[in-house]
Amino acid sequence: MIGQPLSIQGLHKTYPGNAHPVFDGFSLDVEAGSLCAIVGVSGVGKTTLLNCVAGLDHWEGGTITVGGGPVPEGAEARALYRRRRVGLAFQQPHLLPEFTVRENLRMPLLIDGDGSAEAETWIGRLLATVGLGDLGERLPGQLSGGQAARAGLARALVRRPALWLLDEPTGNLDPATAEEVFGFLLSLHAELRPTTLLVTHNPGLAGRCMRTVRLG
Ligand SMILES: Nc1ncnc2c1ncn2[C@@H]1O[C@H](COP(=O)(O)OP(=O)(O)OP(=O)(O)O)[C@@H](O)[C@H]1O
Repeated sequence: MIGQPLSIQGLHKTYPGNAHPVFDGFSLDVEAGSLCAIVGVSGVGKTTLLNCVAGLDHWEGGTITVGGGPVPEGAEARALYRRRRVGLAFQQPHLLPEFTVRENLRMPLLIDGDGSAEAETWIGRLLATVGLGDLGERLPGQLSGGQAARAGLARALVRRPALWLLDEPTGNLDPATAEEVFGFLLSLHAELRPTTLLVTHNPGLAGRCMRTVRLG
């Protein structure tokens, strides 16, 4: 298992200029390797929570720790934290359009200096797990929405991060395709067991996670 425990204690977060805090002493503990759905009405703070855990946003009070260590301060340390510990995926997969699917997965590893044969084998395994074993040489523009979403999920795991932060990764898909992509998401999670926060507005999908946390 690559997941590590996530602990959020007494989080206080108010956006500059806003009268009301998004979080006013929010706490959450997530076990290593858990798949935790984050639900709640629009504007309650789901994306803000993910952004704080990813070190993409700042907060005024409270602590967020991963594997016992705090999310670091400072832009450089946070960038390194994201590279080493966090896999992010969004509603739009944001694949690099001029590179093939396989190259999109290879890129983060090459940036880390890993162009090894093992890395290629690993990429092949990940692609197979999300049902893209035969589509690695395609460009993102040649994929369906569901296939692109699956590639985005796999790319977010290629560095084997401790945390997998997913912000409505099936949000722009039709229900049947969302269901299919969620099946692959479950396969990836079962294989690697990253500690996962999955923001979703889909109660059916949330119900199939190991745990649901409702904000608000
Ligand atoms: N950069 C920002 N500056 C000021 N306020 C913000 C900013 N980003 C978000 N907010 C506010 O913070 C609150 C939480 O926003 P957030 O995007 O986290 O909600 P959410 O639960 O993810 O919503 P949705 O389900 O619509 O995506 C909202 O009231 C929003 O208007």
